Amino acid sequence: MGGTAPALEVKDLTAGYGPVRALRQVSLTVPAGAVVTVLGGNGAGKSTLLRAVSRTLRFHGGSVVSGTVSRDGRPLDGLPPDRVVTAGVSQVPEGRQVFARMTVEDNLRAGALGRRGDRAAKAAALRRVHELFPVLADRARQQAGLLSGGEQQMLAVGRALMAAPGLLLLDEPSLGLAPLMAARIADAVREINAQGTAVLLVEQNAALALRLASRAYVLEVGEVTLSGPAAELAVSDEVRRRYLGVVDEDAAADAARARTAHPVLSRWEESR
Ligand SMILES: Nc1ncnc2c1ncn2[C@@H]1O[C@H](COP(=O)(O)OP(=O)(O)OP(=O)(O)O)[C@@H](O)[C@H]1O
Repeated sequence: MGGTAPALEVKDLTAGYGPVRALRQVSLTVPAGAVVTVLGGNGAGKSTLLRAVSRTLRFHGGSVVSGTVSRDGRPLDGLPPDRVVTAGVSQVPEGRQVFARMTVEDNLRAGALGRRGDRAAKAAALRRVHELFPVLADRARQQAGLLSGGEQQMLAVGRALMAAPGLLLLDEPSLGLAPLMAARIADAVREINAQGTAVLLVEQNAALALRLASRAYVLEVGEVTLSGPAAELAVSDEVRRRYLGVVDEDAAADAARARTAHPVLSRWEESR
């Protein structure tokens, strides 16, 4: 048959924190060059999944119990986190976690630490990040902690890109962002993918994630309960009801009251 090995293949992964099993027998595939999303509510195991892939679970007191993770057909199991980065996998952690007291520039440099390759390759990566997020060039010497939430998310993504990954792991990039900023981050993810990087996107914002991804998985209490082409999941009743917030009449009435109470906000939303 031949063909290209998947960017990521997770098979029967069970992982947790001490006695807590946060993931049970999870299997998923990110085909080469694809954007795949994992949807799920709070505590479903989304962050645990990304930590298991990036091999950073033990920094959170957790461990993989069984199962395998491979990238481009090669196992990542047992590797230290820096070797996972060398294997082409970079993670943007939940909550961004930029180095607040360091400058924007130094945060980006930190993303290239441990990366093999010459200065020219690193300079090219920095140019690519600046093209994607011009604000990071404008604010190069500013402390990262002074950036807005959306700009910090850009910095977190930019820092991960400095390692020139073949696979980007994104943990809830839209969390806490205004809709306009979330849309800008989504555009950047599209562009990153168009330039050849596969993406595993973990999101609670199902509407945004299903627009970006070609394939989606739903994780509930540590297990995959639904998976398929993103377009199919987007029209599935269960996903619409549970994750796309298809409103019932009470919720619609609440929303209408909120719009009356906050006319400026709703005008801003409508003008987008
Ligand atoms: N460091 C930790 N120590 C112990 N238990 C943890 C730890 N991190 C997560 N858990 C537990 O593991 C389960 C899965 O959590 P996880 O953070 O992976 O979910 P999530 O889908 O990313 O949720 P959220 O969207 O709220 O971040 C939850 O029951 C959670 O309480």
